[in-house]
Amino acid sequence: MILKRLVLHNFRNIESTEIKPGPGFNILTGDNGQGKTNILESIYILGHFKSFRRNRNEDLIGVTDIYSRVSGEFYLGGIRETVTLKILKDQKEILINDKRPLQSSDMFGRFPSVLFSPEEVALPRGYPAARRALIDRALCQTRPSFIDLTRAYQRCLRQRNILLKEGAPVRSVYPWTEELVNTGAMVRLARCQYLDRLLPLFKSAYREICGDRELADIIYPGYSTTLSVLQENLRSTLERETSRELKYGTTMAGPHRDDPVFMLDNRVLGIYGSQGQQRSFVLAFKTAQILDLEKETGFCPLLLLDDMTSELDRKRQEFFFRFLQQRQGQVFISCTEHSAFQSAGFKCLRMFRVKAGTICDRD
Ligand SMILES: Nc1ncnc2c1ncn2[C@@H]1O[C@H](COP(=O)(O)OP(=O)(O)OP(=O)(O)O)[C@@H](O)[C@H]1O
Repeated sequence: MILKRLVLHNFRNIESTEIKPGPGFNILTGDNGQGKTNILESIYILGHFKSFRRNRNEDLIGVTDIYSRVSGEFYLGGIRETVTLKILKDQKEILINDKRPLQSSDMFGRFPSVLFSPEEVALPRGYPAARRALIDRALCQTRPSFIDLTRAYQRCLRQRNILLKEGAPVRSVYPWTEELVNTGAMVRLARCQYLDRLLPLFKSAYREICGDRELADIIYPGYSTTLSVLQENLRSTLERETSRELKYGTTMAGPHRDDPVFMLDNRVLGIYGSQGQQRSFVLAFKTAQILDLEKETGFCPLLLLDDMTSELDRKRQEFFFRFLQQRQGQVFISCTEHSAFQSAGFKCLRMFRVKAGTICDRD
């Protein structure tokens, strides 16, 4: 899949621009704070319908208008598809091929992209929510219905929490508990099934990056790929937590509180791992995600690499660039120094210069 045209209006510091990327490596260079990440973010939004940064619509809107607009023109096997997002303060209007999408499957997984950003390098050490999001965002690219499932779960969780907070009698909480058990177990099942598919690719990518020395793994708490087992587990945990739930007025267990643990040689990476090992871990995850998407969709996703040169040492960069060259997909890289890419001998290299929100071809 190739993004042939990107049009932005009032998107963060980019007033108005049109970019025609090349089919291979597109390098965005410029000083700090000029708008390079903003461009990668806009491409990411075309496929994920939300940002990878703090997710408030108003942050995405620049100062010259009350809304921003991001449009992309994609080609896959000669077929043209368009997607446009008009971002207002309290809503996003989405058009795919000039029509409003009716369901998640019309949107998600259609223009897939995989991002590697400096923020993600801190994931192994960060909050569980960020690790869950890493898995969920990857998962919904190949299984759009997962979005509907998590929404149903969140709706149920909200209702149940309202009742618990009000101190409602157990019998009125009960129907929501059953609903939570069913949808919660399905969310866990989808995550476990995804990890089942991803982990062999991930482990072998990690070995390739670091040599055969270390064994990387992701342990999902209460892992199972049997729905009834997951339902039973969640039901009995909630039963055990009843008194604490009544005391604190909130749901104490479920996929919204799970902590997927990133492990290296049977130790918790976030505690014991070096910076380099944590970077390799995230890099291996992304590599596996790309391979999985390729297998599931039949084409290479767009790859968005934000300021990667600052995060990866030469050895890891070389691994990843070699891997990307083999994919023959479209790649967008933001960096402050373009010379490294010129000398790397990439095929299909296109350079852009970004300065104060304006973008032009670099000669
Ligand atoms: N809603 C907004 N309206 C106007 N300008 C914004 C908005 N949000 C961010 N900016 C501006 O965008 C710029 C940051 O852009 P971006 O994050 O893309 O920088 P960058 O070129 O990737 O820099 P770095 O190399 O430091 O990562 C800043 O100047 C910031 O003030």
